Amino acid sequence: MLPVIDISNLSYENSKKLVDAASSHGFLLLKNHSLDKNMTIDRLFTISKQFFDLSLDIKNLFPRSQENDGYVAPMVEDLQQDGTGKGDPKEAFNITHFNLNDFIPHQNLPEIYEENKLFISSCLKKYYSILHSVCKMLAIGLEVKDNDGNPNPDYFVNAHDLNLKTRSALRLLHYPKPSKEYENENLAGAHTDYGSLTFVLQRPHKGLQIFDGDEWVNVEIPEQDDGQELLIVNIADMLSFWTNGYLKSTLHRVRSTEERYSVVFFCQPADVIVLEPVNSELIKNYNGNMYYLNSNGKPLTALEHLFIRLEQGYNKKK
Ligand SMILES: O=C(O)CCC(=O)C(=O)O
Ligand SMILES: [Fe+2]
Repeated sequence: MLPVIDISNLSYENSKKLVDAASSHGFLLLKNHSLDKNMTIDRLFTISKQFFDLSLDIKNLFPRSQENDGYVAPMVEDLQQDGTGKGDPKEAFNITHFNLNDFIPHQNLPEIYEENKLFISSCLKKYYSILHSVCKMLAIGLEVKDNDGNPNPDYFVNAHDLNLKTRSALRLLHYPKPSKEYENENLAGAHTDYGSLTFVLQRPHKGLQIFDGDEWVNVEIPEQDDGQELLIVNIADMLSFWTNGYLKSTLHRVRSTEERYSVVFFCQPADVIVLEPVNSELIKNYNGNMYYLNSNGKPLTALEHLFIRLEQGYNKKK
């Protein structure tokens, strides 16, 4: 089972535990986050189902734009990173244009999301507070320093500065019950995520699988005595670049024999952030080779990497 980390405890010891989990598995489970099961998580899934229950014609009135917002119909996206995929049979709705002052989405939204705009905004705000806590713990656990050699626990928080343009996205996903021939196929192809961190909630609590280096293992979510729902979090590519591969952006996929819904929040640093290794003794002494350069010989920016990966996911079949 994946390590469970309490994110209300920002001590050095607990931050180290989080870093160890992020470095060995790339996936972990968070407890004591601010997403309440009954009031928030269940409601997100209810709204999501109401949207996906609409006809394809209506959903297609909000097609995904170049800016990555809107509806993605089944088989349009192909997450399988090694190029062997046939397209993912899932459908999705991306909410990406929100203002980081009030977290209100500013994009053309179907009625059901429009009606719940303030609720969605409150969820986005909560996701950002969780993101900032995890960012802080990672910088504490990695002992990131500023240029003068002083501890810089806000390094990753600042990279997600609320005043800079970003592309973080709340993604509602629906995996229709697969036909017989898809029961042992990927419903979301094997891939790593593009941003900094990803938070995942799923109904039922299964279907997500991660590659542990040898085999595919199910992400199990243990029930909690106090009724809270653990939040899955995974390290995505950019944190791996920032740490020269010390934090693992782990391959994962979705397989299921039944209908499935997930709610995924993809965190992106600000567009302009440069993805080069952070100032940390641990990272300097780590013999990775994870970050790469653009055609001008410079480390990639967050925006460049995101657009390279989105292009791969949507424009494979040519
Ligand atoms: O549906 C899920 O649980 C995860 C999907 C996923 O990995 C993704 O969209 O990047
Ligand atoms: Fe993913």
